[in-house]
Amino acid sequence: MITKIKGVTMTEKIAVLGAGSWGSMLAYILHQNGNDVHLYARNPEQVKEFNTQHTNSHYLKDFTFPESMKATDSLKDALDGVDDVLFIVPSQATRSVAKVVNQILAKKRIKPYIIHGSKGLEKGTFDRISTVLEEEINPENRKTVSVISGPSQAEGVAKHDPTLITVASEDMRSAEHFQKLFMNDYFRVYTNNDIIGVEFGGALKNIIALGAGTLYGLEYGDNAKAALITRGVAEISRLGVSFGANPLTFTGLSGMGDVIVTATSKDSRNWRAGYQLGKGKKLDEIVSDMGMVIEGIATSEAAYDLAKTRGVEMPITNAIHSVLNNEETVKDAITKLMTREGRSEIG
Ligand SMILES: NC(=O)C1=CN([C@@H]2O[C@H](COP(=O)(O)OP(=O)(O)OC[C@H]3O[C@@H](n4cnc5c(N)ncnc54)[C@H](OP(=O)(O)O)[C@@H]3O)[C@@H](O)[C@H]2O)C=CC1
Ligand SMILES: O=C(CO)COP(=O)(O)O
Repeated sequence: MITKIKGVTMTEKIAVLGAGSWGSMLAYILHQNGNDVHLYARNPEQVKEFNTQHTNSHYLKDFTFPESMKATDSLKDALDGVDDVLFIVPSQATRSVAKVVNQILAKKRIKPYIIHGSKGLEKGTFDRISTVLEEEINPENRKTVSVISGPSQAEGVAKHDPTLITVASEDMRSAEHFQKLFMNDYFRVYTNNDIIGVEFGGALKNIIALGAGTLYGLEYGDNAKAALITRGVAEISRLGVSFGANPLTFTGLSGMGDVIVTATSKDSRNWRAGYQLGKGKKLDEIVSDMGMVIEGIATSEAAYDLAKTRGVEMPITNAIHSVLNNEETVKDAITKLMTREGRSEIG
């Protein structure tokens, strides 16, 4: 039973596209808040398990969903009469899903609000995910595009660990709309109009989390972890600010907050991948054994290229990128970082 919060009275029809750990958990929150949730998974076996056993065992261990929650493997059915669409597939898959959604929305003649919770940059285009959605879903088939992002491991939310998160949109009324839909007594939602900063923070922290796990696997200590987190946020904000983001966003939930959780939590897929890398496991084996998206890998490619194109200094991202690509060892990368020319901390 959740305690209702003042001003939170909305109930809507919402399609949640993607039933991985985060998609199914966000769908659960929306369902608990009294909304009519249409959860879409492309795998019929997963849908059958969800609808009969009320579990999503591959993605969320030891969690049982309410019997009243249902999933579907029909994207068309999931989008039937919806007020809102939440995209929550891996960043690199968003464009292909959005293309199909655009066609379905056009036929249905509905115009929902769009939101996503994916944390990555698209390889090749370097696009933020809201840009991908704006490009692929025609304005006549949608309202605004927003993002939900912040320190929120699905496993923690499943235990109702008090979780604080941000919804960002250029249109504050859209951000407030989603704030009302998601907020409850264990999931507190803030708004922000800096969608650029919020998306860059969420995407790029995954690279830092990979680095933090690697350091832990190699038995580096807390000083190294604090250094990585702090200077990681500095370079994330440098890139974001070059695109017009508000520097303060990077001190908030979707910036420092999300770096802290993913660079320290053993629930994080990125941290766990880094840890295994530090222990000497090969990256392709890590990816296939994880069976869940490790966003930092693809995003490190995009961020590396983007920083180069943009002329923004991102030494930690570059170091992690070169380790992931077997261009240097972690120890060599650290030596290189530590022996860079001295400089001023700020600016
Ligand atoms: N897990 C978490 O705690 C959090 C994750 N996020 C972000 O949320 C996003 C999703 O992450 P998460 O839920 O962890 O990922 P998972 O790997 O757990 O799940 C991904 C889901 O997307 C589906 N999917 C993948 N490709 C496609 C496609 N082409 N078409 C349709 N469905 C597809 C998968 O389906 P299938 O099983 O069929 O492959 C699966 O249901 C990521 O960007 C992540 O950074 C954000 C906050 C917290
Ligand atoms: O973004 C997350 C928590 O805020 C989840 O991170 P992982 O994908 O590394 O598990």
